[in-house]
Amino acid sequence: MPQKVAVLGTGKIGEALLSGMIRAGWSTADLLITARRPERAEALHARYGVEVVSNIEAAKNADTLILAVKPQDMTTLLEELAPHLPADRLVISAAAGVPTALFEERLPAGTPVVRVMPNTPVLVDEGMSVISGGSHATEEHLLRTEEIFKPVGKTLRVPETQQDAATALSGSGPAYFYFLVEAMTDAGILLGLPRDKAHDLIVQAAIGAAVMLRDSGEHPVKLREAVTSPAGTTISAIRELERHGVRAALIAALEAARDRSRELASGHA
Ligand SMILES: NC(=O)C1=CN([C@@H]2O[C@H](COP(=O)(O)OP(=O)(O)OC[C@H]3O[C@@H](n4cnc5c(N)ncnc54)[C@H](O)[C@@H]3O)[C@@H](O)[C@H]2O)C=CC1
Ligand SMILES: O=C(O)[C@@H]1CCC=N1
Repeated sequence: MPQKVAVLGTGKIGEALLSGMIRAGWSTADLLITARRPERAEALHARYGVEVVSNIEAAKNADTLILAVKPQDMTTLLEELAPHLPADRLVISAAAGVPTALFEERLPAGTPVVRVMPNTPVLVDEGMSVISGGSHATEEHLLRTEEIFKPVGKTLRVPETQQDAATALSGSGPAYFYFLVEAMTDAGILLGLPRDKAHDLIVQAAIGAAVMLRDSGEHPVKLREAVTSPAGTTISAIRELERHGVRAALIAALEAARDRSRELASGHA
């Protein structure tokens, strides 16, 4: 009997995961989704051909539930699910901040819970999903979780104490790169380039740099040194980045994201 997986809360990350599972070859007959708004449910059903059910039906009929609602909506969802959830269901949470202990407190005793922090590049099978098991999650539950997340990118197991940091670096990470691309495109415009050309140049520089970071095995400092010619253009730019405290700004930004993840722990913030 194949495992049925339900995605509860099909917003940005829930839909990204759903589409990834379908690309990876999951049969739509083995997938269920839930959505709060009927228009959204209809649109998703039309797009993916997956059955839309209530949260309670998902709890009863799926072997694995992926909870992808906002941390602030999680406690309400758990209250709805708890009376209907058989304790052998695997519950995977994609919510930032919310610890596995909160799920264990609110769901039937012994429910296996796995906390995952994915990121939106799962849409192009280049995601990173950071995985931690709760106190009832066995190796089999972690493997089942990896079976879902590996086809849409990489996975990494970490102790749950590292999840808030992983959320700051990896869950939110793509946003920082988009922000930098946007800022550098503006710079290109200031320097007189048309927006579309500036965009293309920066995106290709980002892709080239990312592939070199991944494939060359070189430390980022070495890669940067290779671009930085004596008395050249790059060092003039780097001096300005240092003068404006960009390194310190990034450290402070990620610290703020980590702190916000901790604040979301209660699911109420
Ligand atoms: N967007 C991202 O890049 C990432 C988001 N996450 C986590 O994923 C979760 C969702 O985030 P987004 O997709 O960005 O938010 P979103 O707002 O796009 O999606 C949340 C969805 O849950 C639905 N929802 C809320 N309560 C519900 C309920 N009781 N039953 C069924 N559906 C319900 C909402 O209608 C909405 O469609 C959050 O916990 C976030 O921390 C994790 C990693 C990355
Ligand atoms: O911004 C957020 O809270 C979510 C979690 C990580 C990425 N997006």
